[in-house]
Amino acid sequence: MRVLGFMSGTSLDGVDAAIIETDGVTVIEFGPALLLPFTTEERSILVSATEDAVLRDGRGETPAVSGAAAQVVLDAHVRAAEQLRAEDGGDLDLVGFHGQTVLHRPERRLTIQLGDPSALADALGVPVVANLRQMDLAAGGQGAPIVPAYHAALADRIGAERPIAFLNLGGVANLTWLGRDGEMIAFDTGPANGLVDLAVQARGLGRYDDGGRYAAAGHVDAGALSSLLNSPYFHRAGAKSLDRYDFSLDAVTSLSIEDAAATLTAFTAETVGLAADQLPSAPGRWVICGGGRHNPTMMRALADRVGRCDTADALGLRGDFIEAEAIAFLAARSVAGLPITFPGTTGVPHPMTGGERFGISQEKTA
Ligand SMILES: Nc1ncnc2c1ncn2[C@@H]1O[C@H](COP(=O)(O)OP(=O)(O)OP(=O)(O)O)[C@@H](O)[C@H]1O
Ligand SMILES: CC(=O)N[C@H]1[C@@H]2OC[C@@H](O2)[C@@H](O)[C@@H]1O[C@H](C)C(=O)O
Repeated sequence: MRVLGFMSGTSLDGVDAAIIETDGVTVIEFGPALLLPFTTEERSILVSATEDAVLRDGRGETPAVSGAAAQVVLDAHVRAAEQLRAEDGGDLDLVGFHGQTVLHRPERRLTIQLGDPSALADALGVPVVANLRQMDLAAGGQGAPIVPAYHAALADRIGAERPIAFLNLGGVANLTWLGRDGEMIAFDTGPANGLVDLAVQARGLGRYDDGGRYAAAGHVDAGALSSLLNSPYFHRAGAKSLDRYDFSLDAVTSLSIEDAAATLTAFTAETVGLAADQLPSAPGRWVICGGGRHNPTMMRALADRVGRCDTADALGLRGDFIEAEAIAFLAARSVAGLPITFPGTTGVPHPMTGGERFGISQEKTA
């Protein structure tokens, strides 16, 4: 199947779109991929929708498939698909749609992603698989992370020696550990870039710490770091996942931007280190995916704490598109009835398939 996967991550930078050829077991071929950035106006609508969802905290209605923010998500995805198809021309069999996460509360079996999968299927004229986290949550799983099955397929594809770890550095960091005998352990380790981004944004200095420059020029504040680390989350074993706003900037508000960025970057590295300490055995290598791998200060701090780190790209993978490819892969697994989450990844009692299929409505096919 030729599948287009979409991911719009918690950093709110835009929509990642990637096409892969897959049967849901192996990646047969990588197709084209692109990032469609949100416009400034779109981003501010999504920031408000996120703030609103966090404030409501799941109480009362968050309009997930209707309303201005859901419309922004739909429009941006349609634009991304149009751009990709203009470059590509090939037919699509299926679309995997993640939606824009605005709230994640696994302890209440609640996760909210904005965007209307049915309208997307109609707009693209291709069936869509969405709601990939819902069945897992309903069965008592964390509903996240869901990329590990794809990390395992990538490890097979590149013939990587195990144990190996994949680390995604997005707004939040998530880790997949793959053992020699097919074991798979995964969880969110803590914030990746989310807090650094917020610190830079709060001071009107851009959207992120470009090149890790502020962090490189600052000093880690030991008191602030230890107060950030003072959460039972980091010491809890087993499946666990985070909302992007589970941690706050309170500990670093009085610091200069350089020291705040240095401290928050050290926080990311240290929490990945604490996660590494919980693994059954040390990975021979860490494969780093997501936007944080563009931050050399973060990459250095990580390597100092956990050992050898390679970017996904150094291994022939597309570090910026692994999540979008994963959503395509999971959509293919969903239609094949294959499991997408596992006891070791989200804590579900047994491997589970998931996702919901949205066809093209009658009027559109007539
Ligand atoms: N050149 C760069 N220098 C420093 N940081 C960068 C650079 N490029 C990207 N980043 C960081 O990567 C982030 C985006 O990463 P990514 O797109 O992987 O996140 P996401 O997919 O939105 O998040 P999540 O995986 O949590 O859903 C930016 O917000 C920024 O912090
Ligand atoms: C609820 C939600 O959207 N979580 C994201 C977020 O971003 C990174 C981390 O937190 C991860 O758990 C997840 O994304 C990827 C795609 C996942 O579920 O594997």
